[in-house]
Amino acid sequence: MKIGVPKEIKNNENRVAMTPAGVITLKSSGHEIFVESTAGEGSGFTNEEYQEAGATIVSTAKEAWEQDMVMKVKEPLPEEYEYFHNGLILFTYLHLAPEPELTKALIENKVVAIAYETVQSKKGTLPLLTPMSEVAGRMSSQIGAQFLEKSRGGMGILLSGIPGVKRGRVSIIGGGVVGTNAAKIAMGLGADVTIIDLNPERLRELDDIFGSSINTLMSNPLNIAHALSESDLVIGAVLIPGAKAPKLVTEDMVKDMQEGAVIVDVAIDQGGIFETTDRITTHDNPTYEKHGVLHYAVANMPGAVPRTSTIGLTNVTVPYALQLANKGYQKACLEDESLLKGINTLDGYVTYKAVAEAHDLDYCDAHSLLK
Ligand SMILES: NC(=O)C1=CN([C@@H]2O[C@H](COP(=O)(O)OP(=O)(O)OC[C@H]3O[C@@H](n4cnc5c(N)ncnc54)[C@H](O)[C@@H]3O)[C@@H](O)[C@H]2O)C=CC1
Ligand SMILES: CC(=O)C(=O)O
Repeated sequence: MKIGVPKEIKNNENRVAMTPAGVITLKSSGHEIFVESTAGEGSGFTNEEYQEAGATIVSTAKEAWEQDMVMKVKEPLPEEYEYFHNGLILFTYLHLAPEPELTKALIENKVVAIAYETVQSKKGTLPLLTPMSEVAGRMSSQIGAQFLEKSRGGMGILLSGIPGVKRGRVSIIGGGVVGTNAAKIAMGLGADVTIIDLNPERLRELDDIFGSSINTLMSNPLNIAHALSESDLVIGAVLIPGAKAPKLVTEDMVKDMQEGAVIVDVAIDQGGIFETTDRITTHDNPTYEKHGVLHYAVANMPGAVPRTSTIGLTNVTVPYALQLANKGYQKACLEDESLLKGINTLDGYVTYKAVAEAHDLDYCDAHSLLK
């Protein structure tokens, strides 16, 4: 199979969908890889390293997109839609629920769109989202701590406190991969941490992991409102796979927060869990202020630490890409249910229920289309 790897064009997106090591893996099974010139530069991989691994360097995005399968990191931006073609296999993060125009373009062009974030194991885990959630979760506490500094717009507190001065309070809504990793770093910084989740089993697991070093709370509007009113930093980390994020934090709850508190809405890639995170921000201009609270809503947080993120991401994506390339997407998806769950659009249909519901479009089961 011919596989294209375009350069990412989103603001400050320095990750790349394949490393030279990935090229060697795919090449050794007889596949051809076309990498857009300088695509790996932001992650520290040169054109020469890709060539030595056996890739062909192409000078334009168009040439990278002309292949049978395109591997990317972020969802295509409008200027990339012109490259879609009938039967193209697109393997990348897509986050279609908050993206009606992209969904429409994929359907109209009959793209086989396989979303990293909805590939789901039998146990319910999301193997291609996990490493980036680990990165974004860890970053969220780090970033929150920075923006609490007065010069960055925050209230001017140090999360750890000092002897004789109380610690900062961090509330994390959603105790999955992002939430757990955010908690690890916030605890390490010395903050007083509370994790709020809807799943009692998950709350028990978190209690087993962290013991009395954190507080756990059941997710309901009263608990969320109360926790927020006392928090210096609030991290949004809820996910309902494939679906638009639920707006769990109302504008009134935000109005009730302390002046200079900070919100980091990691779930912004699925639309965000705060009524006040009504826009996506970029690494260039990451925050805005609303009701006296600083909001951070960057949808590609791992793009800021591309070396770690690219290696972490491709460690998990390349084995799936190899299945797709070796067997063809039909056989690969029919033989591996987790990959089948990744198909969001196929043959002009939306094949992921939560995406169809988000856009009020007809849903068609991918399995029946493939048989
Ligand atoms: N902004 C960025 O750059 C990045 C964003 N993300 C996003 O972060 C979000 C979280 O991802 P993960 O932690 O991997 O998901 P996950 O599936 O591991 O965890 C989600 C958690 O939310 C909980 N939850 C569901 N409904 C809830 C409710 N009503 N109240 C409280 N908790 C609830 C679940 O029980 C689960 O524990 C996703 O939207 C993901 O796409 C991930 C990586 C990078
Ligand atoms: C998960 C995601 O959207 C990202 O890593 O950018």
